[in-house]
Amino acid sequence: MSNDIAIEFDDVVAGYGEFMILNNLSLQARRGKITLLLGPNGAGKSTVLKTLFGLLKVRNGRIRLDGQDITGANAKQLLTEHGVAFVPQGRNLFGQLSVYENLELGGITLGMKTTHERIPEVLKLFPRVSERLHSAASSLSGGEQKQLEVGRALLLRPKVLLIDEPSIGLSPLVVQDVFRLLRKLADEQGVTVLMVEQNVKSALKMADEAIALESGRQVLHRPADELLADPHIERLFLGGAHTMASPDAATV
Ligand SMILES: Nc1ncnc2c1ncn2[C@@H]1O[C@H](COP(=O)(O)OP(=O)(O)OP(=O)(O)O)[C@@H](O)[C@H]1O
Repeated sequence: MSNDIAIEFDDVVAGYGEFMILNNLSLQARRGKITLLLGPNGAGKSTVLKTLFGLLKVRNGRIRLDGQDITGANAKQLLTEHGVAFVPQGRNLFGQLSVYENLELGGITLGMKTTHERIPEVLKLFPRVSERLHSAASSLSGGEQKQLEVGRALLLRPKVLLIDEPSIGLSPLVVQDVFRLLRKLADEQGVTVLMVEQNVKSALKMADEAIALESGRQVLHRPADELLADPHIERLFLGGAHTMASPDAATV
């Protein structure tokens, strides 16, 4: 394995109950880069993130982080011992609690002293959120809430950030803010980002690499800019992934 690989799935089988969704999936994501997981609905993209974060049992195969076998580790171990943070789909804040209290909860495994020391450093990334520290989290805009979720995850100074469809429900401009933040984390802090995103075209513009899945297997792994520039793949691929924009398009 080349030593710039942060995440490696080797022949992984995982699923829900009797139903296996990842079917001997092998993939690799590079350290400090943003890798997009693409593919049609139900291909298993979110399942990859959940399996990596220890939320689903690995039935076969191995998962490695920086070459270390982490197969079977649970979410708490991944978070606290291996530096993996997961921002799931949808809204995951405590809406009635303040912005600051939500951040405090993000640092619960660190202890209050360390959490309070780190909160200002995370807030530097989000000037607008910082002005609303004592407002209820639910009063932030959708984009600000997503930024706060990412900020909460960053308190643990993760080396790997798993993020599932951060753009859902956000306007295109706000999506750009969230994407810019991820780019900054990768470029300035060397965070490895593995992201599921339906907003394929704008995500490809800011990502480094793209992996496409179909029926729980990798069917493509290419640099994001190459994929964006390839008219043939664009027609097939973006058509399939943009279900909202072109409901009758073929899948990948
Ligand atoms: N909790 C669950 N229990 C049973 N089956 C599930 C569960 N979550 C997902 N699945 C099934 O697993 C398959 C893969 O789901 P997954 O969410 O990984 O797909 P995806 O590629 O992320 O799709 P989408 O783009 O629609 O979010 C789907 O057929 C889905 O119905």
